[in-house]
Amino acid sequence: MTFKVLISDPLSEDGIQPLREADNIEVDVDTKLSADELAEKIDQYDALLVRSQTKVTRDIISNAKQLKIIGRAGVGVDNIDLSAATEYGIIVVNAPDGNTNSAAEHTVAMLMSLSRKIPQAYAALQNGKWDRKSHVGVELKGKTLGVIGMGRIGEEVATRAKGQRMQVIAYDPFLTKERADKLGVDFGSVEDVIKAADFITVHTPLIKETKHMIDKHAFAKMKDGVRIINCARGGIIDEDALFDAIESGKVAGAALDVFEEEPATDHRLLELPQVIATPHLGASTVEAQENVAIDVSHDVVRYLTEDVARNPVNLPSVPKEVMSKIEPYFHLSEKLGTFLTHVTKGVIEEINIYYSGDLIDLEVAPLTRNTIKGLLKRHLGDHVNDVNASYLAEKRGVQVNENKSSSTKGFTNLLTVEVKTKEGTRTVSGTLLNGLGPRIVKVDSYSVDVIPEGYLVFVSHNDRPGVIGKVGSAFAENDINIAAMQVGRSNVGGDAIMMLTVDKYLTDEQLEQLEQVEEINTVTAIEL
Ligand SMILES: NC(=O)C1=CN([C@@H]2O[C@H](COP(=O)(O)OP(=O)(O)OC[C@H]3O[C@@H](n4cnc5c(N)ncnc54)[C@H](O)[C@@H]3O)[C@@H](O)[C@H]2O)C=CC1
Ligand SMILES: O=C(O)C(=O)COP(=O)(O)O
Repeated sequence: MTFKVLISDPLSEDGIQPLREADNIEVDVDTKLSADELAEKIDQYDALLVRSQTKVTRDIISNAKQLKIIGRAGVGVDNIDLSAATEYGIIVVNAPDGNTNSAAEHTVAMLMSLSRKIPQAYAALQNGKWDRKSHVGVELKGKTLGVIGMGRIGEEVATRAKGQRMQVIAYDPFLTKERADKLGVDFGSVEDVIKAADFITVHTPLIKETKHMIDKHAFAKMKDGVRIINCARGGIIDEDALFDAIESGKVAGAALDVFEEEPATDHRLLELPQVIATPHLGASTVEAQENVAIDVSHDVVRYLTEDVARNPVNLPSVPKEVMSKIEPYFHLSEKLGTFLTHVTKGVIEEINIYYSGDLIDLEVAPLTRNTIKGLLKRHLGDHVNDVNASYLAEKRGVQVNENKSSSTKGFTNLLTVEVKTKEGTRTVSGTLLNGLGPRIVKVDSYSVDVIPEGYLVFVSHNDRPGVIGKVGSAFAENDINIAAMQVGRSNVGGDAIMMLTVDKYLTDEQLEQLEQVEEINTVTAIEL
């Protein structure tokens, strides 16, 4: 099978070599597509690679019938409709590490250009003006830099600012005292930071919580003559409030690499002499572009060929060592889910998954997603995958509970799935037998030993002498070959079950015929 990849923003040619070199991947590069053209073309592709320019909207995603993965060669994914991607089962991956240094260096370049008015002085000189008076700067030494967002880039900027002998005060919801101490920075609330700083730089993602977090109220609390830097995302700072704060003299200057609307060639902030700007160049170094393109290309190849991704954005990433421990249970977890879809009557309202034995210490979220996938796929179709399984369950109001249980029932590992509907509760348990592979070991209260594979028939009947013979004859009369058979009963003469492995999926007619046997209550055909 050949996968088609579309690259719709300029990516480093050296960086995309992993894609070019993959045997089963065909690469198209078209960086001039309009939104409509992309929406029309996208249904031919298995993967889409972008930077920040292409807006991957719901409209485009809904047309992307074969799309499996969107790769962002960079950090910010605010140009991609993540909810739509998740809903359609498309994984989004980014390249979070490759441009950290580049963006941090650009921020420092902006900090220094801002403090020394280098762009303004250069522009004046180009216009033939030897103007030293208007371009007197301020020093960084001894000043306080406020860093909002101490992730990869914020931390690098803070470290470099200390090299300029600045004091650093930072805020990040995940910044602990230990880390702040180790980095030699002060820390406090957003308010503490903006009140104390002479220069403020933001390094958060653009999300609901950070949109316009620097607004007119924030500016009012700042020191007079503060300078602002934004090399993260337009929209973290309210541009109208920034404009007013500069005009009023509260803010002495601003250095902007990013804007709420890009490209921003005709922006009123650019008319202010206190504002210096670059056209979203934070990640634009040869090194960073190669790094991010390599990282994202590898992830696209990995996902298309092995179904694993290192930097998923809309799916929690699972470390390799954890993955290798839980991978053997993937098949079992999905099959238990699929088994239950056949025997459950009514609309699923609740799914309870119990992990015990060896599973108790593992990170089991991927197994939970896999079980849900098994439970939903038969009715919702093949588009259900790891990416959208939990979303689809939640959207249908299905409550999913993940539990760790110490009860192993004698197995070294045990995975039990319980499904509740208005019509009752069904439970199935499975285990991974050392050297023998997965087994279903319990259905409701009945112990069995069945390989969860192929075509099964689940018979509920009354425990009477001769019933097995009758069922066997009924199967023979209906030309159904039995490969294996298991019987379980609750008590002598009471309710009982049979699990048969057969060669073909039973037709409705065959099921009806089998139900004619007096002792049989229900017969269910199962395909795993
Ligand atoms: N101008 C450019 O070309 C580039 C821009 N960026 C942008 O820079 C930003 C930071 O990137 P990274 O450091 O790689 O991301 P990161 O994920 O490592 O760091 C972001 C930090 O922001 C923190 N944060 C989240 N909400 C916050 C809040 N309300 N207040 C304070 N902190 C908050 C997070 O806890 C996290 O530590 C992103 O917006 C990214 O898109 C990244 C690379 C290049
Ligand atoms: O990585 C990021 O978040 C960036 O903003 C870089 O954007 P770009 O890939 O240069 O369009």
